[in-house]
Amino acid sequence: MIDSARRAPFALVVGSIHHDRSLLVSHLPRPGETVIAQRALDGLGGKGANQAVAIARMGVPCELLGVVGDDDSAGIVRSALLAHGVSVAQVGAVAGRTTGRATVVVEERGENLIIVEPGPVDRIDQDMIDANLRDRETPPAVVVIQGELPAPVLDWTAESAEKAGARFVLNLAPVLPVNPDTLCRADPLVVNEHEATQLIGLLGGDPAPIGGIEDALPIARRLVAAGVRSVVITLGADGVVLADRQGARHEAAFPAIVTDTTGAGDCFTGTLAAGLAHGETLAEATRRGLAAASVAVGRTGAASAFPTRSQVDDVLRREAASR
Ligand SMILES: Nc1ncnc2c1ncn2[C@@H]1O[C@H](COP(=O)(O)OP(=O)(O)OP(=O)(O)O)[C@@H](O)[C@H]1O
Repeated sequence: MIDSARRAPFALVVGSIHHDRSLLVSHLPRPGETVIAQRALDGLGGKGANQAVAIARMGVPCELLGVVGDDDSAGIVRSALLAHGVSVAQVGAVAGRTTGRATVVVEERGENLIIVEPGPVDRIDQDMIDANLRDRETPPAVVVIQGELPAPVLDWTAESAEKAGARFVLNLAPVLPVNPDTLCRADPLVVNEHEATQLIGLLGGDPAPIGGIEDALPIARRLVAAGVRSVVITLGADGVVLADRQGARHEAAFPAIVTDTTGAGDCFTGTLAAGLAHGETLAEATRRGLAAASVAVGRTGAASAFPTRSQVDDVLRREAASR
């Protein structure tokens, strides 16, 4: 097991960077239906960018490795990342390409629908990953990646992170057909209930939809039995199920008055990764992630809604006092 507590708490996120367009609607459109937006907002997005912001908010120095185009959006997302305290030294600009974009449709009850135009992520190559991990004097304590990049990038990153001695956090969202070794290197693998179901299907199991905590527990155990070091399945308002070789258990969500759940998963994963970089156990880092996500869902927006370390500490203190 890698001792991330002895390393400088520095995190590297390899991930997507988008210029998002969020549209607030009364209800999500059905196929063929036109819905008029009540409000439109432009801002930073992409699972990589969001998780990097969540980490930086926890006071953990964070570098983002990713690509943007050479359009106006590139400057906008770089400035937004810098404003959130994320290092963009490893963000490459690809000439003649547009920056990734996501159209996020959010309905009043908090459900959302997202369509991603990925941008030049096909230009991330193995040399970029190796230069940032294997050839580096001080490797990061934690490396985080998500499924918005091509599957080979996830495989190179997992292998390179292991060689560098960094803890590898894999948020397989969306699910991609990665190398089985990549899944086994994840510590933890973080997926939501839809992704967990899909993953079980990819591994040859019965992809029956998860209907809550009781369904998620055996699936998490099954992923650990398949060789994944640890697994966290997020269950929205039901919190998470977490599993490792010691067993599987449920952790409830912190109470929240929901305004907008966009980015809740990114807030959870980034905050969890920051906790691990600080040397917390998976259980401690998971509780920190749950506390952070409960704050984020009570606010509008994604990265801009993520709480700071002291706000999360307050939620954890209040919860401990109420027990
Ligand atoms: N209604 C809620 N109340 C409290 N916490 C919530 C609520 N909804 C989500 N969360 C928190 O956010 C975490 C992630 O939510 P969820 O499982 O919906 O992730 P996700 O599907 O990846 O979300 P998204 O794609 O919207 O970012 C949950 O594990 C929980 O901690």
